[in-house]
Amino acid sequence: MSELIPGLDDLSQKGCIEVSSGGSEFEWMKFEQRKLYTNAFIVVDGKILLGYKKRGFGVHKYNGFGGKVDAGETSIQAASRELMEEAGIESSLEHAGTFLFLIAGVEWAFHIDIYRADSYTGTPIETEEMHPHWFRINDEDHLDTPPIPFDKMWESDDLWFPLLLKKRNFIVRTDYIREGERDVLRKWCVKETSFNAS
Ligand SMILES: Nc1nc2c([nH]c(=O)n2[C@H]2C[C@H](O)[C@@H](COP(=O)(O)OP(=O)(O)OP(=O)(O)O)O2)c(=O)[nH]1
Repeated sequence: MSELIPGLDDLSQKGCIEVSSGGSEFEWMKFEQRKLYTNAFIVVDGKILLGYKKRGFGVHKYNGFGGKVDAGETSIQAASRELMEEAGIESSLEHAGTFLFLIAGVEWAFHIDIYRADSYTGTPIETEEMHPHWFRINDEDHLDTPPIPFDKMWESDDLWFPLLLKKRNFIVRTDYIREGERDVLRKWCVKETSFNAS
């Protein structure tokens, strides 16, 4: 039985398989409040849609589409709204994972619901916040499409992307510190919560 990740529901961790962890020499960071966020990934025909963030938090990184859950909204409503606002598309989203993200200097924890979908309607468009691009998810197909740019994403994303792409559900916690201009991963744990591959 692996260590329980503080800040994430204990019950959802029962019977989970730990996929990756690190930074055991450090304590998990303390936090007083959490804010709810979403992040949505579209994976169709061997390609994933990511947005290049043009401004704000995580600027110049590639990511799914998402942001804060507004008052009065459910998480999935927020995820659908953000997908439309940031990429101009609609999709039927499924919950994929729960992610607790901390970064030194921000006093709240980001509680991020991660969604995925294998279809969408509309045409992805560049918006004020994001520029959408497709990436291939393996090296067998679509060699004319670039591979997922992990070197331009949050450092820990390559730890849980394989689960997202295999349609396995997961929980993640990552604690980052800031070193100058860089966000550096200090402690993390990734667990798979579902074992029924579809
Ligand atoms: N892939 C990935 N995404 C992350 C990490 N950490 C993190 O906050 N995110 C996501 C969650 C959100 O989708 C987004 C942060 O929200 P945001 O900065 O775009 O939200 P915002 O305040 O601009 O909100 P909004 O105006 O769009 O509502 O970044 C991470 O380590 N990896």
